[in-house]
Amino acid sequence: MDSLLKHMVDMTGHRDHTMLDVSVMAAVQELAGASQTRVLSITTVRGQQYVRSRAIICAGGAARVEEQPDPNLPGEPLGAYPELADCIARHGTSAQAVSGEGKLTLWLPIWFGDKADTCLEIMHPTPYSADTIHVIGGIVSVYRNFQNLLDYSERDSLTGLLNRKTFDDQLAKMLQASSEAEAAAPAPERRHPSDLERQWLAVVDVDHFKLVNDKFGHLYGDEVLILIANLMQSSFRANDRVFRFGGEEFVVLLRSTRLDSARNIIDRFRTNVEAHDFPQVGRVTVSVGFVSISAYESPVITLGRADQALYYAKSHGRNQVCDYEQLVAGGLLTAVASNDTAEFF
Ligand SMILES: Nc1nc2c(ncn2[C@@H]2O[C@H](COP(=O)(O)OP(=O)(O)OP(=O)(O)O)[C@@H](O)[C@H]2O)c(=O)[nH]1
Repeated sequence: MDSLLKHMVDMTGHRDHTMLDVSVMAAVQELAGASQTRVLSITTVRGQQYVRSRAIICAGGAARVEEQPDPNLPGEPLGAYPELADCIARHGTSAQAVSGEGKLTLWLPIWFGDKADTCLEIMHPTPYSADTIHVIGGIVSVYRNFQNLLDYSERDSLTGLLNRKTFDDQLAKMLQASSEAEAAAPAPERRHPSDLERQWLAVVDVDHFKLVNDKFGHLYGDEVLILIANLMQSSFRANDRVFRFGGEEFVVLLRSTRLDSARNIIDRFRTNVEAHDFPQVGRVTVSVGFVSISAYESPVITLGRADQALYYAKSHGRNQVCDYEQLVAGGLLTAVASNDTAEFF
């Protein structure tokens, strides 16, 4: 019981999803004597469900966070886990498979309403007793409640996207990835040629949104924002991060991709919005400004540059995507000084 309490204290002391994942996994691994435990993400990309391992711990080893080997892939198709796929389809709380040698794999999806985007996977040499399942079930309930609390403080209540408060943390993570990539790149590549993979920040703003509110009312305006948030989540990859900064302004952090791909991905989202038939409102468009992220620039400068490109897009016809660096290179924008003391706003 001491051990259970110790784990509960540890789990509920975290204010970060990754640390919570690791702590829950370690608790389950120890209390259930598992041979391996993983935290899986379940994502939906263009109607298909995928499974990706977020964190793993093996018997006798340390817990570790798993990076996606190929950020362009959302993971393995859910169909590769037939018992879990069936459990998700029937909104079940657990699924298991027992191999020919009697080894057990137990899956426990974490449901929030009608959505399960996290699942614990526990492997054990033999099936569990009812008591052990009961203890694991208790841990999963605490995990679910605590994830819910974390989500509540990190998410925008209208769209469910990440809120402004979480942006600095997420940007810092991307900057770290960016500085590691820059340090690993051979010297000539550090000048950012267009074929180098970089991280990107895009600011998205709905065009003439005031007119939508004025003509159809705030409820329809809100619905447009929710639908645009959904289009963002389906247009960008699972590794990218999408935020609502408030009002009709959204920010996207795109992971490791080349300039051409970044432009294509952002433009695909823009055309997805343009092609969408918004109930009652009809056609809505967005303007986007984007810029690469560098570990050597402050977030204010990076956001300021993307904003400059956005305002260029707004003042040159809207419904378009503008690249800050291209505008500066073409003499269409004046570069913002790249140090923290630059006065931009
Ligand atoms: N329905 C709804 N409207 C919002 C929300 N937040 C901000 N707004 C409205 O968004 C509108 C933003 O208008 P403006 O900043 O003038 O810009 P715009 O009409 O989109 O024009 P451009 O950006 O220049 O294309 C204002 O009318 C705000 O009241 C919200 O949460 N829900």
